[in-house]
Amino acid sequence: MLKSATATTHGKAILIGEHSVVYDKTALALPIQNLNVTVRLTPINGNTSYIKSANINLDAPISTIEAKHPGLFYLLTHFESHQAFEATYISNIPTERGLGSSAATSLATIKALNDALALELSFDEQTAYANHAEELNHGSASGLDIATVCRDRLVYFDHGHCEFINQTLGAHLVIADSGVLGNTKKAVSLVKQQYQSSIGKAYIDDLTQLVKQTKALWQKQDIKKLGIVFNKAQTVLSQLQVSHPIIDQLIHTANVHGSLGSKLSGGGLGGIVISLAENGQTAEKISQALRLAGAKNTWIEEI
Ligand SMILES: C[C@@](O)(CCO)CC(=O)[O-]
Repeated sequence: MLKSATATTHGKAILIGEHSVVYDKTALALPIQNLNVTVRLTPINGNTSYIKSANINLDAPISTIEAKHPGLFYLLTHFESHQAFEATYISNIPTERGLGSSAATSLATIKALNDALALELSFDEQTAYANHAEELNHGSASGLDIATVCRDRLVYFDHGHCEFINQTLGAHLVIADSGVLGNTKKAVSLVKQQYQSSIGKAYIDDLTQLVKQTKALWQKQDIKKLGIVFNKAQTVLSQLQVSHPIIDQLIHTANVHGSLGSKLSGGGLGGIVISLAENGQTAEKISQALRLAGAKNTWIEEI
């Protein structure tokens, strides 16, 4: 029988390695603790289970959500509950922006199911279920998003293994929501097509090198060179055609207002921009300039 259970998981921002991680399997990603999703599972009378989420305007029987939310449908119907239930989601992670909303939702769901149904799944089993849900959502998923939303430190993801980087960089990261929906599934498939050609492969190799450089520069706390690496990564992501004119505009704005370097983060085609700032004051200046330039929201993280 199902008992009431609640679980919360936070969002993430990829520092570098989006797309190349699908092939090369290395990337760096940052958990964002202030952005999170909570799921509450409650037993209800009757035979029909429901899902409710105010921020995506969803209030429907779970049996009807497969086409739009294949990962959630899979998780919420995979285990025999012998009891109708309501799954209620509360989230402040904007969806389809590369901030890990889908990964956090998948992971919170399996964590809550694990409690509600006393499944006794290990941590690895829970992340495997969440990764499968992500594959259903996005086509092919590297596992990076799930690996980051269940951690509380900077993650260096290397072929499914996570190395944690405790050291801080001593800088600030401005995260700006472009207001344009990203589309990870489409972006991943666009890059996959290009990866068939030698030029596409060369772009992925370039990104892989930039991931390596980022890790080394972070450890040396060389924020100036790291900014240059961010800009280089953005150039490659643009060549791979996963940027967007509004993202390009926000990056330009951040860079002329004192950012050391900026790039898109996540699948792209919309979503968020991340921008490196030397100190909190510059971060505030960049954040204000980005809002004036049309960013829907901004967050500042000390890194
Ligand atoms: C674009 C991508 O690299 C990141 C999406 O947040 C896809 C993935 O890692 O599965």
